[in-house]
Amino acid sequence: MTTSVLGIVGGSGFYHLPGLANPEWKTIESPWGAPSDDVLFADIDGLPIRFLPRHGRGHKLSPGGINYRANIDVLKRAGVTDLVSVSACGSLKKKYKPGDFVLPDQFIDRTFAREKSFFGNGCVAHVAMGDPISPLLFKALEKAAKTEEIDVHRGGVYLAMEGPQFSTRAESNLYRSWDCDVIGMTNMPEAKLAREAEICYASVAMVTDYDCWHDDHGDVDVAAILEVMKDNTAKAQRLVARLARDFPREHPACPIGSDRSLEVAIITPPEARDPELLKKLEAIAGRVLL
Ligand SMILES: CSC[C@H]1O[C@H](OP(=O)(O)O)[C@H](O)[C@@H]1O
Ligand SMILES: Nc1ncnc2[nH]cnc12
Repeated sequence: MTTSVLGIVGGSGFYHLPGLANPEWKTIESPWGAPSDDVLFADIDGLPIRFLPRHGRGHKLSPGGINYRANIDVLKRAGVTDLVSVSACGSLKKKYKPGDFVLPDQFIDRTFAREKSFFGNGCVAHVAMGDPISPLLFKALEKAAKTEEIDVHRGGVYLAMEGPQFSTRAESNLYRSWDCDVIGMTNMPEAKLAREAEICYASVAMVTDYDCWHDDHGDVDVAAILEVMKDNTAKAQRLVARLARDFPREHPACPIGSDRSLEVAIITPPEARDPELLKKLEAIAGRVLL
C-alpha cells in the first residue's frame, strides 16, 4: 500500500493554503527546468499536503509560460499521489454563474504552444486519456463539497485554450456549439502530464465570468475575475481542507488505473531507449523503467 500524499495546484487568486500544520516552502530541482515556485510542504490532520501556486507567488507566470512538466515532476518528487487542480474559469452555459464551482470530468485541449509530454524520441509512450479525471478523487471532492455545504456542478467539459488573450466571440460561440461547459487556460497539459506521471488528477473549476457570449453580461476582464475570486478562494480553501481531513491515508488503487498508466503505455523497447531521456524520466517513470 502507498501512503497518500495530496497535492494542490492553486490557480489565479489561490497562492497560499492557510490552516496547515508544519508549513515549509522547499525548493525542488527538476531536470525539466524551473517549476512555477517552491513547493509548500505541510500536513492536515497527519495527511501530507504539497501545494504549488501554478503561476508562482505574485502571479508572475502566464498560462503559456508555465513549465507544466517541471511542475508535475517536482510534485511527483514530493511524493504526490493525488493532485487537485484549482482554477478560475469562464462559463460557457447560462447554468454556470460567477461564483459556482464545477468539477469537470472531460477536457478539450486547444492549447498549442506548450510542452505536453515527458516522453518523445528515445522513449515513446502513449497513455490513455479517455477518462482524464480519477474517479475516487472526484468522488472525494464531491463528498468534501457536500460536507462543507458548497454547491458543485458534477461533471462538465473544460475547454483549455492557449491564451493569454481571452476568446473572440466567434471562438466562445464555437465552444458553446461543441457543448463545452467552462473555459480556462491551464488544465491542459497539466492533466495529461499528471496521467503520464501516474498521479491521480481532478479539477475544481471556479466560475468567474461569462466569457464574452452572454448578451446580458459584459465581456470578461481580469478586474471582474479577481473580484469573484476574492470570495471563491476562501471557499476553495475550505473545500481543500475538508478533502484533506477526510482523505484516505492509504492511497486506494485507482479503478481506471490512473496510478498505473505507464504499465501499458511505453512502446520503445529497453534496448532502443535513449539513456539521456531515461535519466530525465527517473522521477516520473522510474517505477516502470528501472
Ligand atoms: C486571471 S484570468 C485568466 C487566468 O485565470 C485562469 O488561471 P488558472 O487556471 O490558473 O486559475 C485561466 O486559466 C487563466 O490563466
Ligand atoms: N473567460 C475565460 N477564458 C479563459 N480563461 C479564463 N479564466 C477565467 N475566466 C476565463
